[in-house]
Parts: sequence; structure tokens; C-alpha cells
Amino acid sequence: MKLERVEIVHVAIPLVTPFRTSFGTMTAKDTFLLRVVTDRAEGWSEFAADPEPLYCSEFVAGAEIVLRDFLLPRVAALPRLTTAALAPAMAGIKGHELAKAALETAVLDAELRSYGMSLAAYLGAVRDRVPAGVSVGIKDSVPQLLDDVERYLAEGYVRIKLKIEPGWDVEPVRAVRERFGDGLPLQVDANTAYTLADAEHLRRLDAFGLLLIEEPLEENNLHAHALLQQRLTTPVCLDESLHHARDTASAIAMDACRVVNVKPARVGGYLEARRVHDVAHAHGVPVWCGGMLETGVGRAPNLALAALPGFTLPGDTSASSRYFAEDLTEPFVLRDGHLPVPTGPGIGVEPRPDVLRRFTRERRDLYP
Ligand SMILES: CC(=O)N[C@@H](Cc1ccc2ccccc2c1)C(=O)O
Ligand SMILES: [Mg+2]
Repeated sequence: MKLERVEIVHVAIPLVTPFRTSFGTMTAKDTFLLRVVTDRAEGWSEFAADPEPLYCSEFVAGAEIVLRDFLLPRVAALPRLTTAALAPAMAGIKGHELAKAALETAVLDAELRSYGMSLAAYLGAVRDRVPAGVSVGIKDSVPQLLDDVERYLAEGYVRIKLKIEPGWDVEPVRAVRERFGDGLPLQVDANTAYTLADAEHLRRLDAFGLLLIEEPLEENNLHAHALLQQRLTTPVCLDESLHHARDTASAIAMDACRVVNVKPARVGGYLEARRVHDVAHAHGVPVWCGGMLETGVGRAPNLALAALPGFTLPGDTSASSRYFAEDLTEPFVLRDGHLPVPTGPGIGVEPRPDVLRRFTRERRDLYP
């Protein structure tokens, strides 16, 4: 393929309800899409983070600069544009996995469309639908939390994930366990909010039979997570700490990570996400597909990834209606607690032009 044009489309879509985590409260998904035009086909992708570097160090304005000034010049210089050639071409630029993932995914979408192949087929999907979990934010009160969990269960979600932080952890988890029983698949996500000094307090969560506790400690401290795991029976799952297959292998070897939250954006794209899956699967470590409040543009490829054999736990890819009154793509609708894996060429979806126009803030060329 030949790279002809790359467009950046800044979008802002209100969330149906505010989403509070230990690092902040979101009221809208404010990010950008990339549209890559080649001589054979065009492809779309979505940048996973936010205008502010709260979940990780990357953010919207910074990613646009890195793409325009550093990543695109290297990619445009390739003699032949293939998705496989992108990561090596961009490797000289340190970090910026989310920006690299956005570019690689749009090129992958275009390349697969040019062959008429779905991302699911390309990655090696073994299922045509995946079970849907839901991530529930920190609430103002326990009764409000129980109402929200009840509503999500009634909608069919098969797993509940509760955001926790110091002061909102044991009590809400106990309340959900007592109200919905021991059979409910239940996990928590601290988004790095605790330290090893909290180990004794976190051990209290062992009483509730949780599937996992996600990223309890600061990101990139595998040693601290390994020390914490020695003191908990609840499996530690890493998210913010894992940036590629290599550090996933290290985390597993150190017993710092007994479950992996795989986020293609966090590891630089779907090719590396599959490698993370393969490394974990080879070690008998279950993986699940994390979420970043993506619109349908980011949700569709995550469903293809979640259909790989090692994805044995429900992920955070919820229905479109969990976050948005109107999605940029055709909405993803829960059916019997599952979402369908897209079967069309590439990521299998594209933004609906009229809806995209309504939520577009600005649109400009990044290349040429
Ligand atoms: C579904 C879920 O809990 N996702 C992330 C946290 C998160 C939540 C909201 C976000 C909004 C914009 C950018 C990044 C975001 C990350 C997590 O697993 O830790
Ligand atoms: Mg997480």
C-alpha cells in the first residue's frame, strides 16, 4: 500500500452518566479518530486516552504532536506501507504506545479491508460473540451503587467490576456481595490508588471471593505488586504497568501478575496485544480485554481481540448504551450478556457520517 493522507478528527461525546475513578471523574469522551487513506483502502482508529494525562502519561494534544512530528514522518518514509512494518519504523520514538496504537490500527484496518479480511480472522478469533462485563464507577453512596449494579445485571452483564479507592473499597464490595450473592463474578480496579502500606487493609478484600484486584499499586512497580501478591489470596491483575509482551513476561515471572488486563492501546496496538495474549496464555495466565470508554470505532476491534482463546474472563467491552446515548458507529447491543464479534472486512465498522459530523470538534490533515 501507499500512504496518501492521514486525517485527525477531534470528537467529544457526552457520557450518559459521570464515570468516577480513583484518578478523576469523566463526563464526556473527548478524544480523536484517525482516518488513514491509502491507494488501496482507507482505515479508521480511535485514540484511547483523554485531554488530561490522568490514567497514563499520554493525552490528546500530546499524541497529535507525536503523530504529526515524529511518527508519521517515519511511516511515510517506508518504501512499502504494511502494518507489520510500522512498529519497527516507530521503535526509535520512546513510549507513546497509545499514539502508536492509533496509527497502527488505522493502517491495519485499511490493509485488512484491501484483502477483504476481518480483524477477527486475522487475529485468530475462535468465538463469534464474547461475554460482556461492566465497569462501575465510584458512587456517592452504597445504595446508589447497588441500584446501578442491579440495573446492569438486569441488562444482562455477566461480570461486575467496581472502581475502588481508599475510603471506598471494603464497604461497597461487602454490600454488593451481600445483596447479589457469592455466585456473582465480581472484581475491583484501584487504578494505582494504594501503596504497600495498605496491604493489611487490602487483605480484607480476600473475604469476598473476588476474581482479581486490578492495578492496586503505582504503575510500573512490578516488585511492589509481587510483594503485595504474597500477602493476598485475591489474584493481582495488572493494567497500567504492562506496556508490551516483554514486561508482561517479567511480571508473570515475578508473580506480580496472575491475570492480565489486555488493552491494545496500552501496548501499542493489536499486533502486540496478540503477543501479550500469547505470552500469558503460554504461562497459563488468563487474560481479558480492558476498556477505555471507547466509541464503537475502538470497541469493534476490541471485540475481535476478545474472541481469542486465552481471553477466558469477561472484559470491559460493554454495550454502546453503557456510555453513550448515541455511538459514532452502529450501536453495539448486549444479547444474552454477549456482544457480537464484527465479521466485516478490517475492524468491521466505520463512523456514521451524520453522527460523526455532529460530534466533531475539528478535523484537519496530519499528513501530508
Ligand atoms: C472501563 C475502565 O475502567 N477503564 C480503565 C479506566 C479508564 C476509565 C476511563 C477512561 C477515560 C478516558 C481515558 C482512559 C480511561 C481509563 C481501567 O480499566 O482502568
Ligand atoms: Mg484498569
